[in-house]
Amino acid sequence: MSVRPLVKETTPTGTGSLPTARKKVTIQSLHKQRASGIPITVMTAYDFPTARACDTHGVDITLVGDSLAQVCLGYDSTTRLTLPEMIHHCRAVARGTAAPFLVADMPFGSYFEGPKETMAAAVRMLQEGHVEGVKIEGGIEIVDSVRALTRIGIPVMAHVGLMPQRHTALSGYRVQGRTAQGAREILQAALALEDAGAFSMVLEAIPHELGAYITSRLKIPTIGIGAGPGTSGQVLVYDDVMATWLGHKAKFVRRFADVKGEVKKGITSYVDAVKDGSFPSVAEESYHMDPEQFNQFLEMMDDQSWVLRSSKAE
Ligand SMILES: Nc1nc(=O)c2c([nH]1)NC[C@@H]1CN(c3ccc(C(=O)N[C@@H](CCC(=O)O)C(=O)O)cc3)CN21
Ligand SMILES: CC(C)C(=O)C(=O)O
Ligand SMILES: [Mg+2]
Repeated sequence: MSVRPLVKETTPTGTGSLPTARKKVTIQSLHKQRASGIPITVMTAYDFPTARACDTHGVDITLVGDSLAQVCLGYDSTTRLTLPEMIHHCRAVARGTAAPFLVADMPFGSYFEGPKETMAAAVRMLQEGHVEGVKIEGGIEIVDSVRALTRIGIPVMAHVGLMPQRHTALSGYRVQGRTAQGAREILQAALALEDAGAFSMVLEAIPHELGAYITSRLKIPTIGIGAGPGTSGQVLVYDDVMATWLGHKAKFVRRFADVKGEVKKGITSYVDAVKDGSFPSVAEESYHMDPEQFNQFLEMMDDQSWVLRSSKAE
């Protein structure tokens, strides 16, 4: 009897040799998923092992978020992250991604000079970063750039509501769309971005009523982060999910695991074991030399003190 081998999917991310038991997630499958009411799961990844974990454990869209600036590189804001830095991380994530759809944030400053600059930066993210689509924060003001990208076949995930790249102008990370006027502006931006060809849209930090309403008005899947349960899917930052990010915990964050606790256990146990001499053990964790060879070696060395000490210890 022959065992069915793992499916080897050929992906547009250039990672076609990774084994995966899952079907490749596509824009079409995401739209079908929205239509059938199965929530879309999105998680950030900044490196190869995390990309593998997302792929293995059922994430639909892996996002190389510019949150990597803060949670992975130690910058104080996503606005510090450059395009080359983002591309470097995209390449690592792409090497570990087979089934999930792979999207990355366009870094602050890489898409402000209009459609031409935006296209050049997005092309680099696809060609050098090996991602499948780009995510861009912005409303009506970036519609022309989004249209330019989607017209040449670059999938765009829009991002409205709280736009972290604008935290200084917004005087902090504030919930958006709480007033009737604010809600209307976000809805209008969402409709315009869908019209410009966005395949999906992140709704960040808006009242859950508005999250559900915008979702009902759009045909494309919405992905919420702090937008309530009425969106087509959810996204969270990996380090928030795992409790490895110990900065401010936003209201929308739920910690699903305690990796920080595991890391503490691992590092302190290792340090203690080295200090008290219990690691490494000779029997299990060391290599052995044939005693005859070792004696010959000591003779070669003609080092009487070592021979004596060595034979005494036996
Ligand atoms: N670890 C982490 N998680 C994220 O979700 C995340 C990042 N980093 N870095 C980039 C942006 C920044 N984001 C943030 C950061 C803070 C809040 C926050 O604290 N919001 C307030 C809202 C206060 C209000 O207006 O009422 C909160 O308390 O939830 C929200 C989004 C989302 N992104
Ligand atoms: C949280 C998601 C939406 C994001 O933009 C990021 O991680 O940068
Ligand atoms: Mg981001």
